[in-house]
Amino acid sequence: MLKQFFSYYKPHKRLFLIDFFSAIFVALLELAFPVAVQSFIDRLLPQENWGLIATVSILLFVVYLLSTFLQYIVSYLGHKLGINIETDMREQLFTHVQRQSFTFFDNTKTGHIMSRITNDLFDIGELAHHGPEDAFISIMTFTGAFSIMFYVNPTLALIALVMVPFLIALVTYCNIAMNKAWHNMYGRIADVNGRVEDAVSGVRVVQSFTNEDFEINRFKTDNNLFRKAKIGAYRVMAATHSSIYMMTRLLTLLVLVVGAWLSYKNQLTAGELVSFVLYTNVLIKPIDKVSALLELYPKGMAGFKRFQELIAQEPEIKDKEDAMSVKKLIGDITFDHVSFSYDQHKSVLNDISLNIRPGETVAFVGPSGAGKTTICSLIPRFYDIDDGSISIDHINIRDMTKKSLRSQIGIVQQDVFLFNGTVSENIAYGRRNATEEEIRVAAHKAHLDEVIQNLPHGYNTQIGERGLKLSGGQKQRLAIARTFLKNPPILILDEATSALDTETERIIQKSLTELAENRTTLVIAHRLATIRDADRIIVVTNDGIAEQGSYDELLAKNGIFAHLHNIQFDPVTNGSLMS
Ligand SMILES: Nc1ncnc2c1ncn2[C@@H]1O[C@H](COP(=O)(O)OP(=O)(O)OP(=O)(O)O)[C@@H](O)[C@H]1O
Repeated sequence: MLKQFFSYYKPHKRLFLIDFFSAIFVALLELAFPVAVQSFIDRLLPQENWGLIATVSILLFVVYLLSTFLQYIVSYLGHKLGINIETDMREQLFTHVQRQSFTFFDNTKTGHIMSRITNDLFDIGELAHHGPEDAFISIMTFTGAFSIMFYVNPTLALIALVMVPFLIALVTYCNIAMNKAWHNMYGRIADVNGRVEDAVSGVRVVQSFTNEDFEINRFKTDNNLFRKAKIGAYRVMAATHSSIYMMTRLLTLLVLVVGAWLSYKNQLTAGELVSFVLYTNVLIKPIDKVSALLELYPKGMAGFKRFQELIAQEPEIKDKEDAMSVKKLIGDITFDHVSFSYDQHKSVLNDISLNIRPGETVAFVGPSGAGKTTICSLIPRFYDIDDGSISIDHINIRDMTKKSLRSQIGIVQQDVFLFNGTVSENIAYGRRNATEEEIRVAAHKAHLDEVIQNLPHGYNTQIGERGLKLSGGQKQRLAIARTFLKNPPILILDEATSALDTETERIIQKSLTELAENRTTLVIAHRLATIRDADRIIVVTNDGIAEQGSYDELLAKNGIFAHLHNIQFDPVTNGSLMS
């Protein structure tokens, strides 16, 4: 895993090397400083050569300036490296997620994907920046400082060394406690986030049930739990910092007392004593850094592992190596003994065979959950079938590239998804290189042009998050305009279940009829009145295709369709839907 982790440094090798060597240089200067002080006190001061003392002081100042500059480089370039790697990974992950099949999204929570793309990658970026650099520099300064101390006075060095395991034990213990406390806090903030997301996106439901107080109370509870968790984490943090501070001061004091004794015994010069005290401070830094790394490493690596697991998840539906890019299909669709289940356990379609001729309009009706939507989802290959084959114009859809297949199919769903942006941008989603004129023509065909003209900024009106500023009927027409622009030979219409006012419904129905002209059209129908003119109606039940024929033929048959018809047009149950 480490090898894969380091492969992300490759594109930023130069940045890494400049940062890394600058950090080494800073560490070397830090190691040299106590030695310089020692020489200053022991050799320079007794000479009382003030000219030389001034020159050395200026030299030290220059060295300080250099060190400050290098520290800036390390901090800036180090963070730049971290965010560059984080950005690369985020882009890779987003691209990967965009290419996943529907099954992936059926089984993965949006919140989890969001958390992978944001939080996890933030931790990984931090580790990428601090990991190798801090580990290397810490080992280098620690061993460097000890070697010099040992060289100067082995006894005092050994006494200082005795304290180090206690310091490491303390730091490690504190880190475990901190990790636990932060983990708890992260869990609580995730709850708060989830609560906000639910309450904000569901605000219409909340307010229509006048459940604002209920939501506020639930939020208060979660917010309070978060407050407690964070206070707990801060308590652990304060205890950690103060106990580490106490231990390090204890180390300094010990060195000072023993050093003073050795100095009294003439085994240590004044300069050496001062440099020893300074070195104890140099020693503390790597211990601090390593302890921070001990916290960062498991977090970053856990994030990287989750990142890799996601990246390793191959899209279920992939193009064959020799898949062909189909150009203009005419829309002759054949299902040949097709069987399908979403999860291998429960079969949804069993041995379905059917042919839809080019230009034909076929409506699917039947009870809820029978598989009407499923049949239509298989044509653009949103899911792969378990058995049989589906072909268009006698070419198996598995032999086509997904991109070329889907470019031939237009889908108008009942739940229209619009993006935050202008009306024009949303229509152009159907064909992103469309000209303004083409967008206007498409809107006109969808009977939407007049509505748009009356919006405050016409085609440049922002429609708000998910098109909230448009009515249900307007959204439907925008989706139709998009599909006009795409101009596909095959059309799938998932008819809206929600009743629109008669006038709007008439306009939408008219647009849809015009859209369906000269295209093979599949309609997932919920209301029989809208499919009166369909060329063929297919009745789907849990046992498969039960009946098919024209509206009148099916009525005359007096079977399931006639039964559904009677329910819908019965004056008592009038208006009730089949699904
Ligand atoms: N993404 C999915 N994952 C698992 N099961 C699913 C999924 N989508 C649908 N199903 C199941 O497959 C069956 C057929 O569903 P489908 O949506 O095709 O029915 P439908 O006839 O279109 O129903 P409706 O008229 O209510 O929209 C149902 O039992 C449903 O629960």
